[in-house]
Amino acid sequence: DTGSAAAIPINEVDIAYVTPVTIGTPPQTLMLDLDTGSSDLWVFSSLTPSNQVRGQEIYSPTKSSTSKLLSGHTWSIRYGDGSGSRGTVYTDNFTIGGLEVKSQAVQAALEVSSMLTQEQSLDGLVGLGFSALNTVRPSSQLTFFDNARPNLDEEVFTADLKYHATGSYDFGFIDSKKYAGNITYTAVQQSPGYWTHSLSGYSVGSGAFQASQISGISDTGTTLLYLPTAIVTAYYRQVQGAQNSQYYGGYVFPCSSTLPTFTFGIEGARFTIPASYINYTRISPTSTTCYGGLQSSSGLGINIFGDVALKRAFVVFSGTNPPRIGFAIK
Ligand SMILES: O=C([C@@H]1CCCNC1)N1CCCCC1
Repeated sequence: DTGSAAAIPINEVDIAYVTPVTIGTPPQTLMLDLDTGSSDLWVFSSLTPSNQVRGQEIYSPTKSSTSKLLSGHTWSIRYGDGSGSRGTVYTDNFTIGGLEVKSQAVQAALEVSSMLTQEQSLDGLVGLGFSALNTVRPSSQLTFFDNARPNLDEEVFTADLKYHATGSYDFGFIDSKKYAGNITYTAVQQSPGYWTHSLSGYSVGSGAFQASQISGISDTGTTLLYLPTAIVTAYYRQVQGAQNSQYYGGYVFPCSSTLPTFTFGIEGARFTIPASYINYTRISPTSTTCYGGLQSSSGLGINIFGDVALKRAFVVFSGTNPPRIGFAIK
């Protein structure tokens, strides 16, 4: 089997991408954020208090003839940005891009945090991290990818996220029309459950490449690129008027500043992020101060290769044994 679905930016600065999925019988269509940095599949639902729902589509298990309550099971997740949700669990038929998993654990929200309520275009998440991270108790549940894997033509899914445009997620095959040249693979450390791997180094603008193993996670659900402070300060030293603002919680600079590119390595391959990706957003609609797409990871305890980096590549998440991740130019 295979599947292929759109990855649609939810706003004009690509803060997140959503993908249409169907749940239940007859199919209920929701727009979910496919997130390789977590492993819970949860949705706004008919059980979510109405004052916590603001424009989202909801999953109503009672309207699905194939839904089953997973009795006595609950879940609760807290994301690194402070948002979170909790609830109960059903199994139901679930499809992404024509690929169906019967009896997928669908975590119905009983409560969502205000940050998630405010994200009107996001109806929930599909965790595509390793199932070890799943928060359902007393028995943890499998991700969509783990459930689909035995039926896939190839044990992979790919992410083709785009800058200010709709990209795609494919399951079970590698579409050679979506990239150029070769795919460079590197080892994945699957414990504790993220797609953890290393960069082989970096360079700022036209500067020399600094070879250095930088461990972090490729997270389609994180907007920006978070790297060690030493790298980030070296980058913003090249930006007129840049400063690390306590007030804005990161590096800001005059929107008119000229930004250098940023290159990261995967083994011997090199991926250059355009300055436009790093000139992320104005701090408010009329401001002339802009917030950077490259920020320090020092407060996170982990480096995160988020969408600012991933959207520069065609990325293969390979569930082979051992797992590996591949990057190609596109
Ligand atoms: O909560 C997250 C992210 C948040 C954005 C969406 N992806 C998951 N984690 C990843 C980084 C380590 C801490 C947990």
